[in-house]
Amino acid sequence: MDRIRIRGGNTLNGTIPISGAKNAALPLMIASLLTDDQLTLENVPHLADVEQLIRILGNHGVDYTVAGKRVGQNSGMGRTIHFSARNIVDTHAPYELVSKMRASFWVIGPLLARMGRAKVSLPGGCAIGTRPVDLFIDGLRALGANIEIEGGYAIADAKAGLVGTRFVFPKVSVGATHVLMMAATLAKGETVLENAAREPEVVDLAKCLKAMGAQIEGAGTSTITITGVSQLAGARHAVLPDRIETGTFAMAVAMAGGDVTLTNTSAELLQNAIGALRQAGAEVTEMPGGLRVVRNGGGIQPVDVTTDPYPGFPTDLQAQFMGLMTRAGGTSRITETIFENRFMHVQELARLGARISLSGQTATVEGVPVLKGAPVMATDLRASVSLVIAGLVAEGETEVNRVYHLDRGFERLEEKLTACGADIVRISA
Ligand SMILES: CC(=O)N[C@H]1[C@@H](OP(=O)(O)OP(=O)(O)OC[C@H]2O[C@@H](n3ccc(=O)[nH]c3=O)[C@H](O)[C@@H]2O)O[C@H](CO)[C@@H](O)[C@@H]1O
Ligand SMILES: C=C(OP(=O)(O)O)C(=O)O
Repeated sequence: MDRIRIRGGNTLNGTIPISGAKNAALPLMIASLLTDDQLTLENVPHLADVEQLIRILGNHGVDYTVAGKRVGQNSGMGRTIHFSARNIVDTHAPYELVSKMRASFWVIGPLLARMGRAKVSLPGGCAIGTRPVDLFIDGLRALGANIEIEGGYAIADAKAGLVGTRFVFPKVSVGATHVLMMAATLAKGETVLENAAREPEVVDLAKCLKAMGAQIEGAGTSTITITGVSQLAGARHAVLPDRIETGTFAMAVAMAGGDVTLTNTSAELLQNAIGALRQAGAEVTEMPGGLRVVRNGGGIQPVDVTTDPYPGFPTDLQAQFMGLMTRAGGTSRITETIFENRFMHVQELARLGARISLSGQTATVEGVPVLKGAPVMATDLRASVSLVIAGLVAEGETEVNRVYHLDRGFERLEEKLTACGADIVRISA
């Protein structure tokens, strides 16, 4: 198993190009199941989750060709991949494939809408809570599907086709919004989704579906209206920049100090987190196509944050912000409201000397003047990168084990940080 070794103490200076968003690329790739035409996605990041989803889609009969590869760290956009689901050969998504990744469960929506049936294993993904699928099931049933949960599978059919409905999400869910929006594009009549997720990735998916011929209004607000059409066509769409990767590097600079410009991205996607970073003492300048983050001297100020659905502070940046707060000149409180078990990084940060106590869903972080390098273990995707952020300032050597978690969602992390002066290497097993 690969490890990452960091020698702390270097500031970060330079430019980091941001990749396409994992959490946008995955639903966009799944949307290829909705049409027998070609869907071309640009700016697709090279990540373990993307490769795994390619395998899952391949199992259903989706062909793909990679048309353009990103070469070298500062070259423009990521890969262009053509997906073609001309022949769906199998509507069964088996446990061995789906259990590795949460988003793979989302194939259930397009398969039901286009094929009238699906048998999909209950999903995996980051171990950050129980992560049930009740909202997907209730929503798809509201669209007219029959669904049984049996032997670890959701077995669904809608032989007469899905039918438009009004569905009110009892809780905001990004994944269930993606799935119901995709399913409703081919349902008969109008579907209204209330209390829908407003995440930029939902807007990106809606943009692509509209380019494919779907009729969708209101994506990005809590009410999305979809008028079903009889079929969708191919399209070309560029994956949204990764706002979580952007926020992660911004926090890394705030932690290590220095002056870094993040390109191929947009500050608009993470206003709340940028506000928190400014309060923490980083200078963040928004610019066309990116942002510049500077912290030259001056300490890190303690800032309280509470995670919330978009446009609130993203749960996917909670661990990284906690990493930053371990070195603040005072005490901060970090409250997690989305996932009930997303504090696995606390005990690993403690190995580096962080002082964090947990009470319910709130972590109290007492900033310390010095962190000291130690071996630590990555427990999930964002937790692992919080350890990297802490390692950038820890005295001596920090070794992050189980970096396969990182590879799920960060493209060439060590290369991007090395280019800005960090002392970080991957040690391949
Ligand atoms: C691949 C992807 O895009 N993953 C993101 C997506 O995950 P994901 O789509 O899985 O997250 P959701 O928005 O669905 O989850 C939000 C909350 O709703 C709950 N819930 C969800 C579905 C359901 O049927 N029942 C239910 O109770 C979840 O357990 C959680 O407590 O949004 C999360 C919240 O921004 C992010 O942290 C993940 O990075
Ligand atoms: C939790 C995440 O991913 P997933 O939903 O795929 O587990 C994440 O991207 O931080």
